[in-house]
Amino acid sequence: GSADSFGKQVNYEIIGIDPGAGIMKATNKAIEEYGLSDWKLIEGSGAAMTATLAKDIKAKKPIVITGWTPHWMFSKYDLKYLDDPKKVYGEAEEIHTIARKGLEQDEPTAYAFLDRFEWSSDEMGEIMTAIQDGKKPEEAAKAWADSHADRVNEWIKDLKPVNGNPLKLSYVAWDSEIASTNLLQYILQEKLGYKVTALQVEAGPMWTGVANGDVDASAAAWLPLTHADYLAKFKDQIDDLGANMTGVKTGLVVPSYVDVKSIEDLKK
Ligand SMILES: C[SH](C)CC(=O)O
Repeated sequence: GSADSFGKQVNYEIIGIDPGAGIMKATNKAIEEYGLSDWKLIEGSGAAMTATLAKDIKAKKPIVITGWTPHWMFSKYDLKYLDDPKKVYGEAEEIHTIARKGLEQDEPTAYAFLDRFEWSSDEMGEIMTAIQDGKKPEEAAKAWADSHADRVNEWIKDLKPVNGNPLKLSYVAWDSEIASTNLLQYILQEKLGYKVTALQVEAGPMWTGVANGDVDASAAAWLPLTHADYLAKFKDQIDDLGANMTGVKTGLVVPSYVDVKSIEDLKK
């Protein structure tokens, strides 16, 4: 008989990540808007998703995941985004840095640095790849900062270091934000004199912590679309310091050996 449809081959499962991630809400919307009524979105984590991806690619098995750029998986594997003609995953997204109200007055040095911080997906990719190659995140961040002193100096030029002031960052365990948060922690500590605590939390608490002032800042806000709901809820309770990275993207991703081109093809 005819080969099983792609959906049947993957048991109609899209391998997702942590339930609070914006990409999960977008994927539930895609399931609805593209009429993928047979499909289920599997919740888990970034780490579980990449482990399943590795296993299935090793076995050359079909799989579809919630994916995003920048991510080390695109340099490790031959992957492609499924076309999204209904633009459910938006256009070009950005990763923003958000800060609690009052941080500018309380910690002008940290605020100015966080406001200036902006880098490229290639630069982030160097840290993500080093972590994938076995470096601890804090080691990979230190190595990157030490070998990119020019970039670090742009961000800290003329700023007055402090003497051990406490500072709290929050982030979600997405490989991209593990990289950026460890870099921010390294620079804030080693160059600007802060005592930094980096809290790894779910996406919701990442936003609520900054909004209620328990956390000073986060570099993990994906906007304008991915975290639109969180921003709508907290926009008057946070300072949006703008993009720390532009041209990022989320969507459904398959290994290139999967003969599917668009999200619409999942309906078959
Ligand atoms: C998975 S992306 C890093 C962020 C998000 O989906 O909330």
